[in-house]
Amino acid sequence: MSASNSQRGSSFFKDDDQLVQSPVSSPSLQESPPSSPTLSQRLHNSKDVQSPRLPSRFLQNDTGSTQNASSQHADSSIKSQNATPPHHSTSTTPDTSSLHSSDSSPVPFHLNSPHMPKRMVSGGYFALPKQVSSLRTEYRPASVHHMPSFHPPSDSAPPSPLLLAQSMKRKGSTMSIPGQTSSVYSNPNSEGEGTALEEKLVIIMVGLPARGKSYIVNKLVRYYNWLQYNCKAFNVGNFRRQQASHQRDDASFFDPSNPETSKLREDMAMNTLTALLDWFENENGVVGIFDATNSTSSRRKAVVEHLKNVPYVTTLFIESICNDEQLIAANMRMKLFGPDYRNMDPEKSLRDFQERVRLYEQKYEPLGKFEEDLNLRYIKVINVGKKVVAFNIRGFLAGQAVFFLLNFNLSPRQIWVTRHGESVDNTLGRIGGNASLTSLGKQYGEDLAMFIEAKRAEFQDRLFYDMTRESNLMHGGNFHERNEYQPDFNNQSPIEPTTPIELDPEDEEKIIKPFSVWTSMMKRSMETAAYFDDEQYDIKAMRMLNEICSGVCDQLTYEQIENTYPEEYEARALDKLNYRYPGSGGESYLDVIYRLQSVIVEIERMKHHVLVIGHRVITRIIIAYFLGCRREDIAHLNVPLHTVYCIEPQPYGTNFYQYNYDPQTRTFTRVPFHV
Ligand SMILES: Nc1ncnc2c1ncn2[C@@H]1O[C@H](COP(=O)(O)OP(=O)(O)O)[C@@H](O)[C@H]1O
Ligand SMILES: O=P(O)(O)OC[C@H]1O[C@@](CO)(OP(=O)(O)O)[C@@H](O)[C@@H]1O
Repeated sequence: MSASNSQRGSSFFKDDDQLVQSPVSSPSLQESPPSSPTLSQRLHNSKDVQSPRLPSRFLQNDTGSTQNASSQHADSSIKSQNATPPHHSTSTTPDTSSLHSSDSSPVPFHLNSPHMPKRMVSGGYFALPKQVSSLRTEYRPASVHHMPSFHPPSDSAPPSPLLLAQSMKRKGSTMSIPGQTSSVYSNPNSEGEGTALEEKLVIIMVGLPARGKSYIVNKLVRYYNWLQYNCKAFNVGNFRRQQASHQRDDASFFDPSNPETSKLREDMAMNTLTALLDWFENENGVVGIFDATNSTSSRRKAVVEHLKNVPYVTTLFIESICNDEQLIAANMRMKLFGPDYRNMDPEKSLRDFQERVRLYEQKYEPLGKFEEDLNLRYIKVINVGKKVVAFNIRGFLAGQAVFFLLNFNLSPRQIWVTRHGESVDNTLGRIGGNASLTSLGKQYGEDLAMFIEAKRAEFQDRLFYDMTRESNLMHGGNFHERNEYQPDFNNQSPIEPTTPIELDPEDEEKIIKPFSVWTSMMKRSMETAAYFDDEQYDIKAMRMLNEICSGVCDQLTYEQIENTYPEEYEARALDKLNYRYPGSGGESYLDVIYRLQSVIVEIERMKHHVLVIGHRVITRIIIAYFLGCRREDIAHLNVPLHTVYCIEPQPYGTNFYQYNYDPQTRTFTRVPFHV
């Protein structure tokens, strides 16, 4: 990964929006040149500098209150919709003079600017969920004022963003992780008021159609939400299809030489971006992903223009590039099952989509000099991460995207998750501890090993079948062939291959895959794995997979906890996700989520199969990640003992299967997936 950092002074707006390089340095940038007025001088002379012109949604009305964002915002979007599009220079390199805003740092506002939005003055802009800590002495159950709030919990006026920007310069500002970090304030009052301003991230996708942009977006949305950052995708194609007259646009709609449809497409894109900003405003969004081709510098310039006045928003461009013709062809065929072509003639649809791509290719400008001159952050993902180029990546949230994009792949494989077999403590209803398995628990482990062996062979046959079909397709096979491989999911014995398999080494590696078995370092988990052949499986114990630590409640039953620590019992029932057990090592679900982050990323990185033999909390959190569960559901998923879950990542989503174990017949039966 190549990355380069360049420093640049931030900019200040004059009344006619002419930008001048201002001496003001934002927290992370170089000091201003000596000749320019310093920040304090500027503050002193603030009367002579016009405040930045803010989008109407941030402006106070005559009554001094901040107008309703949505109505204001609607006005501004109407204005922008009807406004003449920003002047696009005729030269190939767009005119960037109006763009040198410091997207990477907050646009400082004046203390006494008449345009200072009341909200910005009256309270912390983006309050983060307070760390709900139930230390021994007191526990404050998570309640509404602890939850992320866009508006301050108090009406008193905290320091304005400018002072905060100054203090961030002195103190600096680093990652804020829900449930893991909590900023320290000397003045206890300030905690409610000037809650540290947390960045909001707009991810802007770039790439030709069928380059996996939406696929990447869906994975990032799932990953950020699992980490408890409110993340949502805004797809321009979906926005287009919501308009009755654009549900099935053919390739001509995407012809860049057609000024009418080109303007329509630009308006649809900007309205989708406005919807993203509304979501920031009204639903306390933290990471908004703008999913479109954004395939020209002029479009990207318009996007940056649209965002440059929004406080505390940073941008990250993610471009997906693919020159693997076989993969592109496969992607295009996938599109035929999508909303634009569903139930239409495949051959005709394929030709139309190929024409659409050709039209985009005419004007496609990959990320590069234009973005680098503006110091914009970007990641180029080339051929599904075979090569990744990152430029000027800063900020915790952007770094999370890079980390994730370095570690995902498309290889078909299975991810199995189960709890350990029944333990002695399970029979006693005691939580935590480090008990061994009961005889039933051992029987489960033994039968689990045989079941997984059978499913491993079955998947291998399925892969071979699919590969054969794919190669037929690539070599003129009949696309209409629909007889998908229909495995017998309840088959207990490995299926003998029907014909001898002659594979070249590369194909063999894709089909005959290694298989990892991961356990925690607790006896009940490791004993369950004891029946797997370590010649055939890569068996590994991981402390990260240990069950949640219940601190002083360890080895108690829930009834004993309710009787001994009634407040704790009630507090946990109120908010299992944030609640942290008191006592040495006590954990919350959020603590375990962050403990499992490296495990999840490793599972995403792997191209082969894995079985995780965990615990109830571990199983819930891993399944919640792949299901994309809502925050409030994670800690309540129903994951009984002796149940195995199979997760199969797919090009357009994820397949889930559930198998229940019957100790009488010693078999596993597939049941409708339900957690
Ligand atoms: N980084 C990538 N490069 C190329 N293809 C990818 C990538 N990631 C996912 N895919 C494939 O792209 C297909 C989905 O394409 P999609 O996300 O709809 O493309 P786009 O949104 O760019 O039009 C899936 O079949 C998936 O396997
Ligand atoms: O979050 P809850 O629902 O309490 O479940 C966690 C509990 O589940 C248990 C059930 O006993 O896990 P485990 O799967 O290891 O048996 C306890 O060890 C653990 O404290």
